[in-house]
Amino acid sequence: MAILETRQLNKRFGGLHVTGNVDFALQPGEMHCLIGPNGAGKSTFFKLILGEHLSDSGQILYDGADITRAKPFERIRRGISVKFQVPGIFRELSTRQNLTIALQHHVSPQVLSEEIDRLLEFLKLADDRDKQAGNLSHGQKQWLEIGMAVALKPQLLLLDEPTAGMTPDETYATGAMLQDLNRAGMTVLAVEHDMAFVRQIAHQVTVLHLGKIFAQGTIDEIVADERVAAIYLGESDA
Ligand SMILES: Nc1ncnc2c1ncn2[C@@H]1O[C@H](COP(=O)(O)OP(=O)(O)OP(=O)(O)O)[C@@H](O)[C@H]1O
Repeated sequence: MAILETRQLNKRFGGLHVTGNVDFALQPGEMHCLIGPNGAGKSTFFKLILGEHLSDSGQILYDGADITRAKPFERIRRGISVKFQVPGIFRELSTRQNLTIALQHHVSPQVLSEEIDRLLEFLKLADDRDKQAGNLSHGQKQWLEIGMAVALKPQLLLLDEPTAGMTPDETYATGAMLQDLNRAGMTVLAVEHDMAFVRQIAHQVTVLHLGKIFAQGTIDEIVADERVAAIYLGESDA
């Protein structure tokens, strides 16, 4: 059974059909990337999954339950977590304090410190544990935010352009981190433009175009699909 499924999902903004009859299924343990030209409706689709927008029609199922109208916090409680593009970290606090906030109400005081150290190590932030988060590099801030998103060990992690603005080395390290999380059982759905990253992590790729699923397959199938190349070329003509 799919961990996440949308059935005939629709969202309009005025006359704009931003999500058009989207039937999408994500299998447990999958790493899946969502790509598509600017304005294709990727962010809107994410926000529908998270409950930040409500769909006009259609269904969203998570782990077999209908969450179409569920509040965002209910979806988080069910095991969905998200990392947005803009870091939501506390800039004035240290790296360690940020992770403490993410974890403190969810793990017992006896293991809190150990869990934080483990996360710091995993995020390659151990040497910067006491640095103000606002002074971390761009890539490190993104990792800290990934850490905060995965602190509660969600079943499904959504990432909106996780490697935007990163160097190629940071991008690769981010992919490796996500693969580690995936090996530990986390399902991953990422909106991403960086095709090297998509090639590194994605088992499956979905191309959105004009709010609809335009193509689906492995990265090799997508790259070889001339229709997909054409919609990206269309974008540069615009
Ligand atoms: N709240 C809103 N009200 C009105 N129109 C919106 C709203 N949110 C998004 N749109 C429009 O819906 C379309 C799809 O936007 P969306 O941000 O989902 O695309 P995207 O694929 O994520 O694009 P990008 O890659 O540029 O982030 C765009 O034309 C956008 O202007």
